[in-house]
Amino acid sequence: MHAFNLQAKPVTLAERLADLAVEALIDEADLSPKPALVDRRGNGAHTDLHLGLMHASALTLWPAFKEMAEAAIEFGEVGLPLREAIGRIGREGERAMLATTGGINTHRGGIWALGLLVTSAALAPQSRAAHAVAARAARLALLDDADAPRVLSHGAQVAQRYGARGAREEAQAGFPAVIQRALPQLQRSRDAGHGEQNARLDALLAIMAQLADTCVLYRAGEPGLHAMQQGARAVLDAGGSASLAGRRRLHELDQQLIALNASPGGAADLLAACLLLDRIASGDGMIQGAF
Ligand SMILES: CC(C)(COP(=O)(O)OP(=O)(O)OC[C@H]1O[C@@H](n2cnc3c(N)ncnc32)[C@H](O[C@H]2O[C@H](COP(=O)(O)OP(=O)(O)OP(=O)(O)O)[C@@H](O)[C@H]2O)[C@@H]1O)[C@@H](O)C(=O)NCCC(=O)NCCS
Ligand SMILES: Nc1ncnc2[nH]cnc12
Repeated sequence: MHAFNLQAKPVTLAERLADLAVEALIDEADLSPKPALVDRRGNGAHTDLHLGLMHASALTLWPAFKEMAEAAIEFGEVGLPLREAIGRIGREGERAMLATTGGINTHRGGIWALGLLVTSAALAPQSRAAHAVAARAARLALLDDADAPRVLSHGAQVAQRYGARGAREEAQAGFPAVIQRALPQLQRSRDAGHGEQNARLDALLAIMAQLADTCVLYRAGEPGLHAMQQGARAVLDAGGSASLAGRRRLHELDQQLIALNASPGGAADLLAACLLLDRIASGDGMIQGAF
């Protein structure tokens, strides 16, 4: 007779996907040196954010990601009931995030992008190629959540002013910044032997080179967006983060974006989405048999 059952409780698919989502957010936050963003060096263009807050925010979101994956398993298909369920869970996640951060928006875009991807991955765990997971997530994002409050968010204000397509449209299009730019760049830089941190920085730069980041537009207008896109392209053209010339350009970009108060928070969220899709596709650390 044993007094205690020492066998660990098996981790469920939903729990493991939530782990991967939180890990992706933390890996994004830790990655350094990121231009004008919070990282291990400092607060970038932010006065109200720091690395500890980004970590705390990411950890706070674990239950929301798990519940989204569980809802996917329960409903079993892309449809309005699942869309409305994850919308409700996403808004609860936002409230939890704001309670943790004292009202600072750390991960609104992250909840949206990674929430859709976690839900999509849980819907069809055997279909884990990045483009397949992103395409299912896009079908979910295209469904209108009638319960979503119509607020004049920063993204909505920027859409009115500049006609920019933001986080919603990026998801509805199947995350082209991730599928067509970040993941291929991540792979190219890995294949070139540039090291994992440099490969991740290059993936972020590939996103920044083309994204209409509504955070940058809101804070710094079109000159800020132009500086972000041109500067990121210049780093990649100079040889990327692993090269000396690329590092110089990266430093210049950091200084320039901080001076413009242009923080590419949307690009940072999409880097986290890229890291999550990369992990899901590789099956790295997934549950035996489920993935
Ligand atoms: C559909 C929603 C995404 C809402 O979208 P909308 O554009 O209306 O709302 P925003 O509040 O502006 O949030 C969008 C966030 O998405 C990130 N982002 C920006 N551009 C892009 C892009 N082109 N592609 C993808 N993602 C993008 C970005 O998030 C990061 O920036 C945040 C900081 O931004 P901001 O609030 O502007 O903060 P500051 O400038 O720092 O403010 P001040 O200090 O100056 O005051 C940071 O959080 C990063 O995450 C945008 O902020 C969706 O959110 C939604 O509908 N949610 C409801 C719940 C739901 O249905 N969830 C679904 C479950 S999965
Ligand atoms: N590292 C970061 N710095 C600032 N804003 C962000 N939003 C998401 N990640 C971020």
